[in-house]
Amino acid sequence: MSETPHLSDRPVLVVDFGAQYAQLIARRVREANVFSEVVPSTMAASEMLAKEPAAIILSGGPSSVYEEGAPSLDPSLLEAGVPVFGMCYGFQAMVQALGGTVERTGLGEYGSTPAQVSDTESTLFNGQPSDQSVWMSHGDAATAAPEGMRVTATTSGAPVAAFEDDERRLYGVQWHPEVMHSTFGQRVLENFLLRGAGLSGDWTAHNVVESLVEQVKETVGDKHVLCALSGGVDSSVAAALVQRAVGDQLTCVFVDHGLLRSGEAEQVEKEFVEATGVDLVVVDAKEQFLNALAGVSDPEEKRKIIGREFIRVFEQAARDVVGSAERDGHPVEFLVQGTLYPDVVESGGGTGTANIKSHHNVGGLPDDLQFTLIEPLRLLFKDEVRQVGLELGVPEGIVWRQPFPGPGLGIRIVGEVTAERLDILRAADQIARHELTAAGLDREIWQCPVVLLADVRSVGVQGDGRTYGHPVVLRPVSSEDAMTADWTRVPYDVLAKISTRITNEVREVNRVVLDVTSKPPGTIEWE
Ligand SMILES: Nc1ncnc2c1ncn2[C@@H]1O[C@H](COP(=O)(O)OP(=O)(O)OP(=O)(O)O)[C@@H](O)[C@H]1O
Ligand SMILES: O=c1[nH]c(=O)c2[nH+]cn([C@@H]3O[C@H](COP(=O)(O)O)[C@@H](O)[C@H]3O)c2[nH]1
Ligand SMILES: NC(=O)CC[C@H](N)C(=O)O
Ligand SMILES: [Mg+2]
Repeated sequence: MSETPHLSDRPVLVVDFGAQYAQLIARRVREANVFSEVVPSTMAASEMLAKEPAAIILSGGPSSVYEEGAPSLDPSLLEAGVPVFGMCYGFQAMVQALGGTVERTGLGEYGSTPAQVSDTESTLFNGQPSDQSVWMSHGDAATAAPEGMRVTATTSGAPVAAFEDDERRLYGVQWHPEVMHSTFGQRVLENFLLRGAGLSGDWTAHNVVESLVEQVKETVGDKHVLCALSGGVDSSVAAALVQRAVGDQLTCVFVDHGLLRSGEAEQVEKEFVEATGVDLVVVDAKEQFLNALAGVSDPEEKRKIIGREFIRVFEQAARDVVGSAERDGHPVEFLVQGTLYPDVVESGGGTGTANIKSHHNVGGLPDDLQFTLIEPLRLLFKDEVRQVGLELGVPEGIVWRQPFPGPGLGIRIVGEVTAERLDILRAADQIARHELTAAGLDREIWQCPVVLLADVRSVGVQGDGRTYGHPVVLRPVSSEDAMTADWTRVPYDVLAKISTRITNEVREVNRVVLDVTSKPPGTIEWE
């Protein structure tokens, strides 16, 4: 069982028609200080309306509205009095549902396209120039606007490129305002939210903290809570939030599973405990994890094992906490985790998305979980969590730390995880981290996994002799929220230094390679 927080009584729903990045639309809405959630287009209209949405946004999608089997728009969504904004496919679906015409015109537009706005005082375009550049990606177009709809923009391939109806509060654009390349995209979206839908834009880190603290208080009552604390951004912020809500009813548990980078356990104690005075238990579970992982090289299997062992450790910790004299026998019913929205989405827990990989704290959890999970950050993106952390006064050194995955080095060894391989990887990782920090690249780089290709060997020459060692991969990435990423262009001299040092100082490694894949198609971690 899990307590999913609610972050606003009346969310803006983004209806996902199979858009490449419906999440991106939700982010843009949140950037306008309005809470937003993504729902699949297959959700029943009645269920969507039951959420009492403050507004509805219809996303783009790969289908054509006139095709048989294309995802449909339930007309009741347009008649409920809720403000609606359609983009691309969502716009076309509105046109069709309201009695206009959508056709394949043979005049597709892809990429930056000039648009002419005919009314720069309209709800959507107020305060913008009449000539603007918009990002298009469509083969179909509206050739006749629905009756009663005012056409407020055109492009050469889309005679009806935007429409507005202030009375029914229905709006739409043929382009993608959520994409950065639409020069006034965010303004159009904000105009819809604030002017069209009349929302107040008061969803701020301050209000989020207040609301989450209240919810945690209410859920926990006078019970005792454990928090899985890794010292990373997410769990540190979650712990600080719960500490604010229930004070010393909180005990944090840090699991040393042997898959950590060098110096990690000490860092948690030094930084977080010092800053917050939180009660911390460090559990040495190195042997338990290594034994459980023996002989396993399949990535999903590793993730599931790690997720399961994590929970076993917490269960034992819960018994220890209850058993200890100062706890007056109150059972520990709750486990706090720093799960974020991307963890949920990628584990297939989002909106009908595929299971890419089971994040240990979501898809990797055992079925017989004894705790009620409290995941206050479950609907937030990383940058939002960082804002919440700053609001709570979490030290900046922790708030801006690079992410490190819960399963740790266990999913950075391609092949079986052994104590010896962990030592090799830890040594290589420490060098890479040291040099990247020394080069001042920590803020530019989102994170830089170092991956040991343990099942691959390559021939080298060192000291006039043949070596037969392993390659390690450097995977520096830049990202906004880990949902998409690009490989970071680390200066050659920094790469050269890392390579030289690793091959000189880590005997078993005789090759350093650079991963130059974006996400998608790659993911950030190799497993
Ligand atoms: N070594 C650990 N001990 C206890 N809990 C852990 C450990 N590693 C991960 N967790 C739990 O799993 C959750 C997810 O891990 P994840 O790495 O995504 O978050 P994080 O470590 O808190 O932050 P970051 O993403 O910045 O590393 C954490 O928030 C924490 O609750
Ligand atoms: O706590 C975690 N448990 C996991 O099981 C897990 N898998 C990936 N990651 C981190 O999530 C982000 C996205 O990673 P991927 O592109 O590899 O999916 C990156 O920041 C990864 O480091 C995890 N974090
Ligand atoms: N990006 C989109 O939403 C495309 C909509 C539709 N498939 C078209 O080609 O016009
Ligand atoms: Mg982490």
